[in-house]
Amino acid sequence: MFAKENVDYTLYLVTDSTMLPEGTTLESQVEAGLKNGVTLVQLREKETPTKTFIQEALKVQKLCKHYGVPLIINDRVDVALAINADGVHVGQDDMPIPMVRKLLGPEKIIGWSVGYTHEVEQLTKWGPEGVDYIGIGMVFPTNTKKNPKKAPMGPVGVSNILGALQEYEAKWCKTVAIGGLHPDCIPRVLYQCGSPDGRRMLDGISVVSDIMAAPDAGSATKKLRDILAKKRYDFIPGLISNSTTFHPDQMAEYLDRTKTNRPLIQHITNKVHQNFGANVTLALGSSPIMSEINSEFKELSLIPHATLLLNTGSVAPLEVLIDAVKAYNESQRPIVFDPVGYSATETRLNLNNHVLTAGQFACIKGNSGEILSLAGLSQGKMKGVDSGYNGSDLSLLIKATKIVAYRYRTVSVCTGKTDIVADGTFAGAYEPSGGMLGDWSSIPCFTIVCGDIPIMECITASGCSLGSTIACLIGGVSGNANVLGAVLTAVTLYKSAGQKASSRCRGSGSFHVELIDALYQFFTSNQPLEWAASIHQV
Ligand SMILES: Nc1ncnc2c1ncn2[C@@H]1O[C@H](COP(=O)(O)OP(=O)(O)OP(=O)(O)O)[C@@H](O)[C@H]1O
Ligand SMILES: Cc1ncsc1CCO
Ligand SMILES: [Mg+2]
Repeated sequence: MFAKENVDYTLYLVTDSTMLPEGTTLESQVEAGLKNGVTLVQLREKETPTKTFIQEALKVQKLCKHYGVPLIINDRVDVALAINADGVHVGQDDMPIPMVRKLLGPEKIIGWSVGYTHEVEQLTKWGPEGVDYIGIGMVFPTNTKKNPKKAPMGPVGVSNILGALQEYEAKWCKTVAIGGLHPDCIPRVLYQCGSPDGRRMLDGISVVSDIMAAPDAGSATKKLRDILAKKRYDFIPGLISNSTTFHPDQMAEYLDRTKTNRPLIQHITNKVHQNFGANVTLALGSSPIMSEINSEFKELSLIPHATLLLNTGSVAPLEVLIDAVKAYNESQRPIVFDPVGYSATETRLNLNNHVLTAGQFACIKGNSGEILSLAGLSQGKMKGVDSGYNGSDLSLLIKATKIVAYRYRTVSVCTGKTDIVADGTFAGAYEPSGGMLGDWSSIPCFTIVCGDIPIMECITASGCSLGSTIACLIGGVSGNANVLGAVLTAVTLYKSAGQKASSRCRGSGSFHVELIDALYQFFTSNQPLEWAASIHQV
């Protein structure tokens, strides 16, 4: 009998014998997994008749015993009892947990599939005598479940569940994530999934096809173990650092780097912004390219200093956006995401959430309406792409900016009269099971101020072009510079240029031209200490 408290949830293999490659068997795949670091096995054979299921279970049980790993049976409490397995995993539509416990007794492991926070509330009512661990999912779309009842929840959905476990103080309950987890996304899932109080991350991950369908299940398992051993997701190597302060005299170096490195800025952006964004990019010594052709994304992302500005203002097809995110993540190059009109309509909300689920972003920038909705702090919908929020409650906006930075482990920017920048990356570091190095409220945060410049709201795509500016500065980063410094430099430059342009223009038409002039002049002369906008740590 396996002692419950000693179960290691790190790498949980769930079987499916419908996907075995030729020349392998259920047992040979499971054994290859066990030999190379699988820590828990679940026999999940939906199509197998009872008699065969029991025969297989006995064989797999023998293997599990040999390697000292517990065996869990999916759904079939009778089979688990018949072979004296270590536990049972049940779904929401299977036998109720109290009955399962009554049949199995207190020593056995009981797992439950959970997708919603109210299920966590239910679980805490049963207490430690009920569920021992939950499978949180599904995280991403998967072929393993033919007719999924739930939409993929993404890392934010998983984090909400982990948050509920903390809130209800379900300390005993362990967690694994399941659904569409593969080596390309597991590091990001481990990094992004955590409770808002920073104290709890996943105890493990669950895989099916990566081992069951692998021609070489042993090396596939080893690869997974290597990923799971890391405590850092270095998504843009060298560019995220744990510096928590910033000195304005560093800004000149950031401008110099962009000048020297002349980054390529791929724009996927709205039609209103395209020409403006390209000209701002050129004014800042960088090379713009507008592209929505999937087949060239990978090639573009591999050009040194390539950076992607992804703006959902008028929208390219979802597959195009997702392909771009995947290409830049794979090439470990930064993405600046501007979710224009995030919650203005159901369509935009779904589309932007889908993009957010698809990858890791170096920076997420929005106006106050967008950032408040992203943080879940807004009352009602945004009217259109304008913020619709007068920005009077600065502390609420700071809170929202920090929550967005923390939730997406990114550097977030909230624009308005006062701009706010927060860094929730923790330099890519996390502590499996344990948590992040702090909660959302403790992350570094700055405001950038330059008085009221109302005319900045009188031209279209001024926020979008701040996105281009941020991309130019992040794209230039090399050496010991980092994303936070680049973003602070970009926001301060842009605000200062806005102030200069507003003092020179005759109306919103010439303001537009003067803004590009001022960006060009400030970039070329490179004397940030003379700029009007100032940075304050809050
Ligand atoms: N009242 C203001 N005073 C000073 N700066 C402002 C003011 N309003 C906006 N800005 C600046 O204008 C830029 C755009 O901010 P805004 O919040 O209007 O973005 P946005 O609504 O996303 O823009 P758009 O959708 O038109 O691209 C930012 O750089 C911001 O700092
Ligand atoms: C006006 C407008 N509509 C969609 S995107 C955009 C540019 C400002 O965000
Ligand atoms: Mg605006």
